[in-house]
Amino acid sequence: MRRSIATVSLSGSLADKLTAIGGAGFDGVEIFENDLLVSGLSPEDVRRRAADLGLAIELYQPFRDFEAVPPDTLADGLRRAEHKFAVMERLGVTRMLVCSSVSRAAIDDDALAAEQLWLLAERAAEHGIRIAYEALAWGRHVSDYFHAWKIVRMADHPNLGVCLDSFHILARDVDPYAIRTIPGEKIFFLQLADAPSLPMDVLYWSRHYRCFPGQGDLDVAGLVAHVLRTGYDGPLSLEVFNDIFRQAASMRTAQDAMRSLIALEEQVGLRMGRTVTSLSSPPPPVVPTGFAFAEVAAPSMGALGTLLDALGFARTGAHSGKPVELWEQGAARVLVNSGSTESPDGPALGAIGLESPDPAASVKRAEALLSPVLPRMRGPHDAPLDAVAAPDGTEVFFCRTARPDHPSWIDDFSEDRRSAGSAGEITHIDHVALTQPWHHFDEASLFYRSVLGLRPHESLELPDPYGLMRSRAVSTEDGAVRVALNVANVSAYDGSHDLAWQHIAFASRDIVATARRFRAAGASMLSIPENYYDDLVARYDLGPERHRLLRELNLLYDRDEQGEFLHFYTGTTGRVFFEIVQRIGGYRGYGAVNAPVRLAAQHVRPRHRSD
Ligand SMILES: O=C(O)c1ccc(O)c(O)c1
Ligand SMILES: [Mg+2]
Repeated sequence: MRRSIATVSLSGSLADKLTAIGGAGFDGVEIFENDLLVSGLSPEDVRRRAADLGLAIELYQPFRDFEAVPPDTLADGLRRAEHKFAVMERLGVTRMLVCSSVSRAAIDDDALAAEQLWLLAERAAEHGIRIAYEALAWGRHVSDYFHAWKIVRMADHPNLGVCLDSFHILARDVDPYAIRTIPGEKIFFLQLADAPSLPMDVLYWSRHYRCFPGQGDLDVAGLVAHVLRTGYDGPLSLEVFNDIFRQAASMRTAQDAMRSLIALEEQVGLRMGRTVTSLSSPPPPVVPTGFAFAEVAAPSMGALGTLLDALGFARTGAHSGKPVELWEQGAARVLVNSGSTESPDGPALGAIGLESPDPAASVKRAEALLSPVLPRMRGPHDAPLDAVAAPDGTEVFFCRTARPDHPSWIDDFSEDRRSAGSAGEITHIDHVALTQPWHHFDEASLFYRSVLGLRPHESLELPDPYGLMRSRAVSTEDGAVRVALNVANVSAYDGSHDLAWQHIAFASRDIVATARRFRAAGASMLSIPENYYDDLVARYDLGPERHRLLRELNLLYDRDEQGEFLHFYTGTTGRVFFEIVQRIGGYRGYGAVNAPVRLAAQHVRPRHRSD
């Protein structure tokens, strides 16, 4: 299928947008009128640039408030249209989007709307232009696609068809199934956008929170499958109004848009049983089966070693060719890399290793979805180990640890494994939590979903003393790999490192023993206020002994229908801290209810708010 994107989806000047769109490999572009109006480029310049970049100009949009108006207003509408047709001829574009009227002057009369759209199509035909009529979800009288189709059918003009926009259809919960009854050749254009489910006014939601398919909660793939069943063979065109994409680097957004389309086409293909061969079908995701390791870049061991030691980890090996130490406890492994470029903030989580059933296939999948594969600095005897960069720069390695069928990264570490299997209770890495740059949050969730095949969980907003933290977890079905993505919701945090924390959560089979061991070693534990425990007594009747224990050991508590969750936090070194968790029964969450307490406790140092 041809791939297209509307200029409104990206940041920058029209010239910047075209360059980014061409660079990301799109076939076409929708010119959003305002981008042209504010540009110094003439329509001829735009036409030439697009052609040089290999981009077809697929659509000119939007033309507003035209149909179902009194006669004098109609004359003005036709006059406006003639001017736009002239601009379109200069641009070399033959399709114009007309959105349903939002004007108070519009009359609720389908026959009148059809009659006037017929006139418009007749004029357009003289210029070789076709009109695609789109129902805006907030249109005054026409707000759903089937109503727009009814009017188009009444008008019955070869140059008049409908434009379907996934947002307007799915946001209003209109059943997309009836799309199948529209003849494919009468669907003149298809616009695609996703959105997170947010209970808000639909116009505001559309103008600020649209995102690329796969980044939100709408079933865009299901809608596209209905459209393709009609025989529609126009482009799949992304049209996203998003406050963050308007500010972010356009090249990167365009690439992310392309990744979204590739993943979307794959989803559509799966829905349709791959009957449409023009849809891309990247190699399937290789779902990881666990964490192999987490790597902390730390210029010196210092506090990090103290924390690991107090948690019961043992240093079990050193890399044969690099300044990297291996620390282990059970199947939890931490690499401490003192050779990487020093972060100004001290220790930082630089990489995660994921157990993959087929590392080579994991890399192929990542490449097909446009993730940068990292060059490897590999010694002659090192096991092959491939990695890709996640959007926040975290390196994601694909591993097969100590399996007979595959060389293992762990063999690159010298045998200093006398203390392996130490006495501690920690069994494995439960999850990692990565703070995302605010303008890469949607990109990150699409990366983990599409490249690694993880499932998104609910989006949460968590109060921090100085703002709101947005959080969304992604995980494998069985919970073997869980990643919590966090972002500070307020741009006032920009430049503040306080919230750029990352943490590694270890699972303990006996968190009380781990907490006691940690405390006995004199290591720093995050202290939880008494008020939290007073409230906990009110919320849950756990018996006096258990409440006393939680309070004594700074343990936090949560519960869901499946089970219970106990957790505590270590102090922070650089950007990194550790969490110890114990899941009892089938508890599936991350203790999000306790995050505000944790965030407040981590902010005990007074902050100067004047910066
Ligand atoms: O928000 C709008 O006005 C608007 C304009 C054109 C579109 O195609 C659309 O979906 C929305
Ligand atoms: Mg639209």
